[in-house]
Amino acid sequence: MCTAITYYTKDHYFGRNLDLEFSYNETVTVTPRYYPFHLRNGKTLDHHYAMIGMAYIVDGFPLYYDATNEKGLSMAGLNFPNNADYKEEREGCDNIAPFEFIPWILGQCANVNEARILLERINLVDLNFSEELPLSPLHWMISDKGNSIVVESVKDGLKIFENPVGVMTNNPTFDYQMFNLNNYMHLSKEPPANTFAAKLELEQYSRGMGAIGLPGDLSSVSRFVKTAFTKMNSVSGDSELESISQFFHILGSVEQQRGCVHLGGDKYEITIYSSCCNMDKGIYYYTTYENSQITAVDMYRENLDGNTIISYSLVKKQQINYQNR
Ligand SMILES: C[C@H](CCC(=O)NCCS(=O)(=O)O)[C@H]1CC[C@H]2[C@@H]3[C@H](O)C[C@@H]4C[C@H](O)CC[C@]4(C)[C@H]3C[C@H](O)[C@]12C
Repeated sequence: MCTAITYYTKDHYFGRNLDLEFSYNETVTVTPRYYPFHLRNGKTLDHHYAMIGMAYIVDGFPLYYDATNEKGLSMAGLNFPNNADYKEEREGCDNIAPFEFIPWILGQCANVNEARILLERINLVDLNFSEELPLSPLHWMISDKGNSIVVESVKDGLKIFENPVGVMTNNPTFDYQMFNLNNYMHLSKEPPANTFAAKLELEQYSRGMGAIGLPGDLSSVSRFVKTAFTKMNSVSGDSELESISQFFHILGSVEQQRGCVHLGGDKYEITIYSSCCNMDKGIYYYTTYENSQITAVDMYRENLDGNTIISYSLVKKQQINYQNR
């Protein structure tokens, strides 16, 4: 399971929880403007926007999970099993493999409108990166500093949905997730009034009763509702520290603790990492399951006019700030 969100204060933020039972040795990866992305369709993107994000680098190619480019356009891939359907190559289209989709869009587009133009010509093809890696069944959220869309390649074609809540999780399809919010329109951050029955005296005995019925389990439908409620009602100051702190609190509302989602044997799904990228400043903040201290990589501290990938191993060990030694 995974959850992606946007959050806007003075600056704009994009990030996600990556929930899985294992890790591929992903690193915070900066791809500078002149790194040549050799695509499977024979083309090369040799001059493109620089980007920063989380990627697994294989044979020198950054396999991005989520990233933000120097214009702030951001994108994340989330699991979409049994629904994602990739196609055969088609003439007259941009045939792009799923693992190339993030660089293809972020390399060339400055905002969601420009991404929509590229999406008109795209055909997501049924192509593995290698025999050793699975063909991931994904869907994607693409966000800029004002708008978000969701892209789903399914049996009957490529679907693009407006995403007015700026939240995405996993199955089922995005239109269902949005419709399902109708079931929760009675929830409130305010204390409830008694509308149960006029002749019955009922009492507000606890804070938070306005949101009784907000799902708390870890299924993707429940995480969508929980995150949408938390994010849409979120209040924070607009400084960098207040904004990123609030961002991690929103993601924390749906994080996965080891033990609660059993996958058989001794396997449990956990939140491997949570990320928050400042879309204006190109700073990628993250925490990992073991290390709750926020670590950051600043894209603008690197030479963005280079042609080699820069990568930072995740700081995974817990950092404790002792106050008396
Ligand atoms: C599984 C990850 C998404 C996490 C998620 O949504 N889990 C939910 C599970 S469930 O639905 O609720 O069951 C996805 C996100 C990005 C994916 C990775 C990226 O797409 C990059 C490469 C792409 C290669 O084709 C496969 C390995 C891979 C390294 C992918 C492995 C895996 O599919 C990742 C890590």
